[in-house]
Amino acid sequence: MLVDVPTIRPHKLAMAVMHCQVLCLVKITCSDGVVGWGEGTTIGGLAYGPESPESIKVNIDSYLAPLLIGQSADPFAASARMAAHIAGNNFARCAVETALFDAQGKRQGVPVSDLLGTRVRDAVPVLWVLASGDTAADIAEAEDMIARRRHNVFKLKIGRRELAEDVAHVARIKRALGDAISIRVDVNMAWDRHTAMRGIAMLADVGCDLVEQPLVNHDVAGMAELKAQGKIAIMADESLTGPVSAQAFIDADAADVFAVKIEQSAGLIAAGRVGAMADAAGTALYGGTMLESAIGSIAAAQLFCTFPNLQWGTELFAPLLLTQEILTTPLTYRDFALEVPQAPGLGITPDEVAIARLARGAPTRTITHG
Ligand SMILES: O=C(O)C[C@H]1C=CC(=O)O1
Ligand SMILES: [Mn+2]
Repeated sequence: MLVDVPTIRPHKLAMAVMHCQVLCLVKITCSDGVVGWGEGTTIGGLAYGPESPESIKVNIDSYLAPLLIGQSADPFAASARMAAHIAGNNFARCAVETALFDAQGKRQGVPVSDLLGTRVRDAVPVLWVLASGDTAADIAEAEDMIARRRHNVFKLKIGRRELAEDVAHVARIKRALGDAISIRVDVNMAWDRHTAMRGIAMLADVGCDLVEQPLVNHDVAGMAELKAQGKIAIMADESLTGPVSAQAFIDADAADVFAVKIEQSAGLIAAGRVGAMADAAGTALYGGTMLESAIGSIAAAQLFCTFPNLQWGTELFAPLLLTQEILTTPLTYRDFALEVPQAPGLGITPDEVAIARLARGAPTRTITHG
């Protein structure tokens, strides 16, 4: 089902201004009666990547559901079946795989983290993204977050404006918040190589800690050049679409940090492989988001709590950017971190009444297995 949820304020990224997030929520009822939930959500319709909320829904209804009905509900088996028969559509595959992991965890009485690996932490650090488009408003927002012990690390979205304007914005925020607060930026591919060389040098001078995806996703060599400069940590995001792209980045020594995203990787299993590859190669890890609601965010947290190293924390803040609660009990954010539930499956209970009220009214599909 497609669910429209307004954001608490406009969220301004290089490629889109969001006033609302469109969630594609998946509910799978297995033939043993166990129910699982998953989420396929993106940013700005087709502005971020090749899948839109509507394409995720239509491709699940038209292709993924028929492929899985009557088959094993084991998430590992279903994931392999989807990978073998469905080209691309990573976000849609992730949504379905997540729902099957939720169901499998409930069936076995264990949290999803136990199905993916070994849980090494019960909470993951969570930063906040400042993207109101107004420097003074961003500073006030950050100060409020710090005072409430919700977030003490901030990511700024830049790349919409002239370079000098963007750097001045970063500098003002860094100066206002002080040395103890880590400031990073996400350029969302908006720069060419020349602008990136200049921009990174300028950002280093104002105390910025990390630059995320400055260049277009396929420019592996360009990212390697920026990393080699060693001015600021370089993080890959849009470039990483699963293990094959991760290997290309490792081979080219093209990033200091990988933003692992469960949807971009085509699911929890593939995202776990990206994490393991990075770790083995000495690349640092960060838990990324597509601004999913509580369902997709907690699925990602169930994976990230199994990463032995999570040097740059996570950005699983998006449930707090949405105006509507879709769980019966909200997620717990405290002491700059998100708690990862211990209850079976994802460890959450979707509020089906609230979801039905927000949904566009599309019918849900029932998937059974033999
Ligand atoms: O990382 C992205 O590009 C997408 C996303 C993550 C945080 C946010 O505000 O947007
Ligand atoms: Mn990013």
